[in-house]
Amino acid sequence: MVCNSPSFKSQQKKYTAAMGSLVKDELLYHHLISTLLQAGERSLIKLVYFSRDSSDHEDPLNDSVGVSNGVNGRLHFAKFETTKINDCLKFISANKLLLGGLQHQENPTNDRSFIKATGGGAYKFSDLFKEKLGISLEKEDEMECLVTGANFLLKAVNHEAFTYLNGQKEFVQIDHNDLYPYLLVNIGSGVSMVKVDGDGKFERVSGTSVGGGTFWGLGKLLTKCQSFDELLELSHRGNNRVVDMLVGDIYGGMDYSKIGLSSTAIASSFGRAISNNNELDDYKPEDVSRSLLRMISNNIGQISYLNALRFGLKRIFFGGFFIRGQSYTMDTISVAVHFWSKGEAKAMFLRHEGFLGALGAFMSYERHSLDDLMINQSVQIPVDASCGTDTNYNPLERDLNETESMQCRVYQA
Ligand SMILES: Nc1ncnc2c1ncn2[C@@H]1O[C@H](COP(=O)(O)OP(=O)(O)O)[C@@H](O)[C@H]1O
Ligand SMILES: CC(C)(COP(=O)(O)O)[C@@H](O)C(=O)NCCC(=O)O
Repeated sequence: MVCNSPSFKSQQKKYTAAMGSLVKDELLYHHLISTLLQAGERSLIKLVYFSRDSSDHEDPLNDSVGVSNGVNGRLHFAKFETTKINDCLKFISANKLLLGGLQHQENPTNDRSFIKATGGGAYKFSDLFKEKLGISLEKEDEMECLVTGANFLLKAVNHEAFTYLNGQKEFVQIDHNDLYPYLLVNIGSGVSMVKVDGDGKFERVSGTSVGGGTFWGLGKLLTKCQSFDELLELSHRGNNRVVDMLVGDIYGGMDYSKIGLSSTAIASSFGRAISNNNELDDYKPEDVSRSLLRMISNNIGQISYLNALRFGLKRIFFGGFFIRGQSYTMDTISVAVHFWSKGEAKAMFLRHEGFLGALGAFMSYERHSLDDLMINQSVQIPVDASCGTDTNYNPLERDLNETESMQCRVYQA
C-alpha cells in the first residue's frame, strides 16, 4: 500500500485541509476525463480518466466518505487504435466522461470545455473533438508529460517497475530518495531517450527513428499482417535463425570467443536473406516477424545502454506501447543492456508502459500535481474500452496496462 509511505502520509494532512475548498470550487468531477495521446495513422490513442466512487457522491462534504482522506475513486486506463477514433469518441460520450459530476449538477451550463491532450493526436484530432464533442484539446508538451507520467508511476504505484530476464519477472522496489537520475526510453512510433533528474527536470538526450512504427510498418509490408496483434502473434511462433545470419554461420559453427561472441549471437540481422536467391515468399512470416522484433529491440537496447553510459546512468526504464509486455521484446532489450554494460546497467519496464504521456497530461490539470494523486493499491479491475469485462484477465500476463483501473484518492494541492 503505497499511501502508507511516510511521505504520502504527511502529504495527506496537507491535502485534507484543502479538500473542502476543492469541493466548493467545484473543481472535482464525478468523471474527469484526462487526456489523449496519439501519433501517426496506425498508432494508439490513450485515455486516462478518474471516476469517483459512487459511495463518495452522496455527501461530498462528509468526512466519513472520503473528504478528510481525499476523494476515493479509480484511475482508468483505456486505449484505442487510431483508426478507431470514432469508438473513442463514442466511449467518451457513452461514459459521460465530459460531464462534471458536482459541477454539472450544480451548474449544468458550465460544463468542462476542454481536456488535456499531448502528442501528435492533440493537434491532429483537435477539430474532430471540437466538432463531435464540442470540446477543445488543451495541448501539453509530450516530453514533459512522459517524464511526469513516469515519475508519478515510479513514486506512487507499487509494483510498477520490474526487470525481465530469462523469462523471470522481478518487481523493483523504488527508493524515492534514490530514483534520479535515470534514463527513460519511450518506445512509441519512434524512440525518445530522456535523462531524468527530477520532477520537471529532464533532457531529451537522444532518440532513434527505428522504433515501434518501424516494427509495425516493416512487419506489415513483409508479412501482410493486418493488425499489430497479428504481427506479434506471428513473432511468438517464429524462429529468427532462419532469417538472421549468426556468428556461427560466418565462423563455421564456432564461437568468435576472442571478441566475446558466441556462435549463436546474431552477426547480421536478416543477413541470411541474401543467400540462395531466396524471395520473401520463401520465408515464413513468423520467422520474419520474429527477426524484425529481435532486430529492433536489440538495437534500442544497445542505443539505450550507450546513452546511459554517456551520462553514467545505471537505471534505464523502458516505456511505450511497442513493448506491450511481450516477453521476447523485454528479454531482448534486457539482454542487450546486460551484455553491453557487462551487467552494470539494468533495464526495467513499466506496467503502465504506454500511458506515460497520457498520465503526465492528466497530472497537468491545474491543481493536479504529481502529489495530488495517491494510489492506494494497484488493484486490477479490467474496464474494457467497449465497456465489457474480460473475465480471463490475468494481471500477471502481458498487456497488464491495456484495460485496467486502479484505486486512488484525489487530493488537492
Ligand atoms: N494495437 C496496436 N496498434 C498499433 N500499434 C500498436 C498496437 N499495440 C502496440 N503497438 C505498437 O505501439 C507503437 C506506438 O506506441 P505508443 O506508445 O502508442 O506511441 P505513439 O506515441 O507513437 O502513439 C506502434 O508503433 C506499435 O509498434
Ligand atoms: C517524434 C517523437 C518524439 C514522437 O513520439 P511518438 O509518437 O513516437 O511516441 C518520436 O517519434 C521520436 O523521438 N522519434 C525519434 C526521432 C529521432 O530522434 O531520430
